[in-house]
Amino acid sequence: MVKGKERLIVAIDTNEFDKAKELIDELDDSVDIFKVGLEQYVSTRGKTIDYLKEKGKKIFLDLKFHDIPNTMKSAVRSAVRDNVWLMTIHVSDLEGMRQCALVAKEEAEKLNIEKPLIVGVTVLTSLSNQDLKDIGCDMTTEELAIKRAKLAKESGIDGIVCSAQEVDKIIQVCGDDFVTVCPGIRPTTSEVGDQKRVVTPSEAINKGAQYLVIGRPITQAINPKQSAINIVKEIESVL
Ligand SMILES: O=c1ccn([C@@H]2O[C@H](COP(=O)(O)O)[C@@H](O)[C@H]2O)c(=O)[nH]1
Repeated sequence: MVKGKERLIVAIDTNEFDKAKELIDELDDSVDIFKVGLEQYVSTRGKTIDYLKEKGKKIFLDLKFHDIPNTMKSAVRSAVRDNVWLMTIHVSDLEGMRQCALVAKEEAEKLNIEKPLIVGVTVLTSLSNQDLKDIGCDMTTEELAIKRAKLAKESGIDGIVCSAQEVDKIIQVCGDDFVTVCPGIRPTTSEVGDQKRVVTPSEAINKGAQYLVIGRPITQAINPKQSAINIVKEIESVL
């Protein structure tokens, strides 16, 4: 049986290595997958990745690569060498994403390691319909997320990052073997903060989300370990 723990990814968003280490140690028994994002990676120059490897944790490198195809491809190649489990790029042009998918496969084969999963960010969960209008896009967040998910699938990458609000529609068009990673998850008792398209852990699982990315509701809780345990229980209540 799939455990709730296998569906939870904790985002350790802090700019201090010692704080990250403290959180990883505190959550050791309750969490198997940790996300290292821009804040943590830039401020510690990737030191957390080495610590997570020492601890035998699965690593989600969330640097959301977005550049010309050649640069994206080279960045993906380096991330494969870091032997991470999952990484993000932005959903961009088809050619750029195709090259990322290909180089990841080639590099993993060359190193004889498991190929990391590559997922494309469709529409950030902090964006609303109005935000899209403001930047000149006349689609709703849901329409754009679905369009970008289809493009990501066509390119050969493994899946997407989206809000759980639209994950069921994306699964309908891309199939349930396409990896879905959903941030913007908020238990009913947590503050929403800068997220705009939020869903509770149990609703997200009910809508078909495969992995839930949760940061502040755990890392800024008075008792992070208890918060992680409660979330895993909530996930398991609907599995
Ligand atoms: O669309 C996206 C893509 C990535 N994120 C990242 O997920 C976590 C969410 O943290 P919370 O504290 O639970 O809001 C954070 O690291 C983001 O960079 C996202 O939120 N939305």
